[in-house]
Amino acid sequence: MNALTALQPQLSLSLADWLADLAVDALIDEADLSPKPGLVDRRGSGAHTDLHLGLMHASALALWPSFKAMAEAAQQRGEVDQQLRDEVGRLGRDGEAEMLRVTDGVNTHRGAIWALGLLSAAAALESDALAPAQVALRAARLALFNDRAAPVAADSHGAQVCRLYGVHGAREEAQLGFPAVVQQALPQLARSRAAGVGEQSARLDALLAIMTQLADTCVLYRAGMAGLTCMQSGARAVLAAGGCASLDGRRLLRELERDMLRLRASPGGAADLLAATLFLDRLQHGLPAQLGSL
Ligand SMILES: CC(C)(COP(=O)(O)OP(=O)(O)OC[C@H]1O[C@@H](n2cnc3c(N)ncnc32)[C@H](O)[C@@H]1O)[C@@H](O)C(=O)NCCC(=O)NCCS
Ligand SMILES: Nc1ncnc2c1ncn2[C@@H]1O[C@H](COP(=O)(O)OP(=O)(O)OP(=O)(O)O)[C@@H](O)[C@H]1O
Repeated sequence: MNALTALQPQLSLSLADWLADLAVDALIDEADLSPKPGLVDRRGSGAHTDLHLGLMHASALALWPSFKAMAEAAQQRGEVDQQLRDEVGRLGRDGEAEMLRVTDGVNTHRGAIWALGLLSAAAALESDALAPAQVALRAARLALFNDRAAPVAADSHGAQVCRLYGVHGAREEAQLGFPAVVQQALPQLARSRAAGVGEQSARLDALLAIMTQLADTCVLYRAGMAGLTCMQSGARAVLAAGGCASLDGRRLLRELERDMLRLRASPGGAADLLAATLFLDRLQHGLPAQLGSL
C-alpha cells in the first residue's frame, strides 16, 4: 500500500446506499432545475408561499435514510409481496413524518416519497434488471398491493380532486407503471439530448413532456380544470415550438409561467415525476464499479 492509498478512506458503498444517493440527488437536481413554471427553483418559490429552495434541499437530504431503508427492506424480502408493501408503506409514513419535522409541517415531498420510495425498493429487488420499464413495472406491482396498515386517511387534496374530476392521481400513476415517466419524460429527455441541447434544457423538456398529459392533482386542487388545461396546452406549445432551448420555446415557456402564476397553479406532481425520471435515467447506466459484484 503506498502513502496515497493509505490516506484514502475505504469506501464501502452498499446497493441501498447508492439507491438512496440517487434518489436524493434526483430530488436536489429537480429542485435546482430552472426556470420551472410555477415551481420552486433557483429563482424563487414559484406559486408557493410556504416553500423555498433551502427547504426543498433540507427535506431531500432528510429523506436519505428512508430511501435506504426501503431499498434494504426490498433486498431482505427479495420479492414483491404483501409483506414488502406493508413494510415500504410503514417506512414511507416514517419518511413523511421526518419530512414534516424538518420542514416544520410543510409538504415538500409527499408525492416524491411515494414515487421514489417505490422505485428504490423496486430497483433493490433485482439489481441486474435496472432498465426503466423493468423497474417501473416492479414498482407498479408493489403499488398494487393494499397498504394494510395505512391509517384511515383524512380526505387528501389528491383524493378530493380525483373524485371531483374523475382523473387518476399519484397512486394510479404508480400502479400503471409510471407512464408519464416511461412513455413521456424519458423518451423526451433522450430526444432533446440527441438534438444536442444542453442538459438543463433537456430536463426542462422532459418536465414539459410530463405536463402535456398528467392529471396533476396539485394543479387541479389549486386551479381546477382551467388550470390543468392551461398547463397541458402551454407545455405542448413549448415543445411544438422547439423546446426550451429554442427562442420561440423560451418565449412560450415564459408565457406558460405567467399564466400558471396568475392561476396559482404549481405542477408539484409533474415535479415529483421529473425526479423519478432523473432517478431512472441514472439507474439505467448501471451500478458503479464498487457495486459491480453484487
Ligand atoms: C399515494 C400517496 C401519494 C397519496 O396520494 P394522494 O393523492 O391521496 O395525496 P396528496 O394529494 O396529499 O399528494 C399527492 C402527491 O402526489 C403528487 N402528484 C399529484 N398528482 C400526481 C399524478 N397525477 N401523478 C403522480 N404524482 C402526482 C403531488 O406532488 C402530491 O404531493 C401516498 O403519499 C400515500 O399513500 N400516502 C399515505 C402514507 C403511505 O402509505 N405512505 C407510503 C409511501 S411508500
Ligand atoms: N420544485 C418544486 N416546487 C414545488 N413543489 C414541488 C417541487 N418539487 C416537488 N413538488 C411537489 O409539490 C407538492 C407541493 O404541492 P402543494 O403545495 O400543492 O401541496 P399541499 O401543501 O398539499 O397543498 P396547498 O399548498 O395547495 O395547500 C409537494 O408534495 C411536492 O411533492
